[in-house]
Amino acid sequence: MSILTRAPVLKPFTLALIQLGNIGDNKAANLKHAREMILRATRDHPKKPDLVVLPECFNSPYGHVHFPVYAEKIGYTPGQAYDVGTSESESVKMLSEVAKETKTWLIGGSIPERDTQKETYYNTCTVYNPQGDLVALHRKIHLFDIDIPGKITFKESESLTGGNVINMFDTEFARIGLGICYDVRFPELAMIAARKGAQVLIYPGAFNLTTGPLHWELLQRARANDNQVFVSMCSPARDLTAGYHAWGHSMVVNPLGEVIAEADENERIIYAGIDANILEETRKGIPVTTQRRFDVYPDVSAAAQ
Ligand SMILES: O=C(O)CCC(=O)C(=O)O
Repeated sequence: MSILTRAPVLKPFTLALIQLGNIGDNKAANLKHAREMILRATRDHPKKPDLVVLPECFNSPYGHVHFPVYAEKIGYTPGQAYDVGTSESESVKMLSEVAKETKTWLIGGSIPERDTQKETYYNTCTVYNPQGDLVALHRKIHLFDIDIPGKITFKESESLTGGNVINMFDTEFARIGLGICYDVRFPELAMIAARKGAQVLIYPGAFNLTTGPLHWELLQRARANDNQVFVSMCSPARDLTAGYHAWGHSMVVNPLGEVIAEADENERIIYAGIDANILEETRKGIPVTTQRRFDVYPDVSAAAQ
């Protein structure tokens, strides 16, 4: 867990999701396009967003064969200062610079990360404050290994290792819990982050044309309703010429479980006003957060200590 202090009070803020298109095999072009879209997201809205989010795997094609090829060494240690200036990661440098330039919090989707000491690879999300500091890093915990015959077989564990830390970070407007894509299927992760004070859970993701229509919205609404928090997933745009066909439909769900913003499948920037009152009213009206019977399920309680 990366923070232990009392959560900041949730304040209203504007969230922008960039459903990035044109993610091809040229990493420099992917980074350039992502940067342009971040600039656009922060300029093209009457209310400048406070937090901008990119999708999963925004700098490389999605697939286990691509991860080692595109992986970058980041070398971040939680709780220790990180010097972006000497970083070996070109993606970290770009994200840091654009966060600073736009003076905006930025969740940099995810990129393949190489750990040179262990020779392992991770699917990694990095987070920047408006000064451009790298302030949090989440390695996808649950790897996307599925096999639905005739539909989709995917095995991230062929090249990736799963992370083993639940990560959150604090801004001046919220405590934000992090996950990546398949992580959303595991209610334990969301529950623990929410019980640790996260009011907003954000998952860069890239569901597909089989599980997207089935579960993309359902899972976000379920996690939001279970925990009475805001939940958001940011996808790449759908590209039927790519090896992996993303579902799109980047989305924001409120603590009542209502979808308050949704993209279609094309490249889009969507915005949502995060209304702090809704969280309070939901928890007051349906007070499950204070009605839990941890005396009956003490193991669950212990997990979130
Ligand atoms: O859970 C799913 O159906 C899709 C997950 C996924 O695409 C991922 O983890 O990258």
